[in-house]
Amino acid sequence: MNDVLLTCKNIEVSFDGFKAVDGVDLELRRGEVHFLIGPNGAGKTTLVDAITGLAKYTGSVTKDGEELRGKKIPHIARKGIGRTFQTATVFENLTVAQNLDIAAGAGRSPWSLLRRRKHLPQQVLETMERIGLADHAGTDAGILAHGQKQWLEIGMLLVGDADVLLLDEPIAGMGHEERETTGKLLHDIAADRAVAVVEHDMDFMRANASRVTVLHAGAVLAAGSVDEVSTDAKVQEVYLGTSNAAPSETAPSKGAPSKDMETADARVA
Ligand SMILES: Nc1ncnc2c1ncn2[C@@H]1O[C@H](COP(=O)(O)OP(=O)(O)OP(=O)(O)O)[C@@H](O)[C@H]1O
Repeated sequence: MNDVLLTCKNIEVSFDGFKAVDGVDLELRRGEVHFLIGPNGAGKTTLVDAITGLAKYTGSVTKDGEELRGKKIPHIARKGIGRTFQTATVFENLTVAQNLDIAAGAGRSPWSLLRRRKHLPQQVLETMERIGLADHAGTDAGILAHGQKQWLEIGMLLVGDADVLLLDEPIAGMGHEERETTGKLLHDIAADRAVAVVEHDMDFMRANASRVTVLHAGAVLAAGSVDEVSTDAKVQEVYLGTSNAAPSETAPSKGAPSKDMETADARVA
C-alpha cells in the first residue's frame, strides 16, 4: 500500500455555529491522485482551507507525525503542503522562470530573488520541462493562457518541495487538450507525492482518480475507488437528488451509475 503522507481526523470547521466541515477523516497517500468531490457547498474548499491553515478547525491534521492544527500558514507550507486556487496566483509581471526561481528560493534575499539570473537552478529548469513551459521561460506569466498559469502554479509548488499538493478545480476553464495534459501532469507528479484534487468534472475524475472521497453537507458520504463511489446508493441519491431532502434537484435516473454521475456533473458544474 502507498504510504500515508497526510492524515486528517475528525476535522470540524464552523462559521457562526454552521458546520461547513463536520467530522471529516481523510488520508492522502503517496502515489495517488485523490479526488474530493461533492455538490456545491459540500465543504471541499473549506477542508482544504483547514489543512493549509486558512480556516480554524477542531480535530487533527498530521504530517510526518507532527500535529499541524494551530500552526501558522508558512509553517504548514514549509512542511511540504502546498495548494493552488481556482484563480492562479502567479506573479503576472514576472516571467515563468522568475516565478519558479522565487518559489524555489525561500530563504534568499528579496533583491536576489528579483534579479534576473544568468543561470537558473537545475530544479527550475527541470520543473519548466515537467510542466510543459520550457519554451516560455522568458514569457511574462500575465500573458500565459489560463491552463499554462495553472501549470505554472503547480510548478511553483514543485520547486518549493511540496509533497502534498491540494489543487482546487485545476481544469476549470481548460480546453480538451489542456485537460488531457493536466491529467498526465497530475499522475506524473503524484508518482512520489500525494495529490488531492477538488473537482466537479466527473469525466476528469473518472479518467484520473486513484481514489475518491465524496463530501456532502460537510461530511464524508463515501470513499473508495471510482467504481465503489459511482455505485454507492448514497452518492447516487445525493447527486441525483432523489431524496426527499432535495426534491428540487431531482433528475431522471438513466443508465449505468457512472452515467448518473455524469448527469449530476452537468447539473452541478
Ligand atoms: N467564510 C465563510 N463564512 C461563512 N460560511 C462559509 C464561509 N466559507 C464557506 N462557507 C460555507 O461553508 C459551506 C461549504 O463551503 P465550501 O466552499 O467549502 O464548499 P465547496 O464544497 O467547496 O463548494 P463549491 O464546490 O461550490 O466550491 C457553504 O455552505 C459555504 O457557504
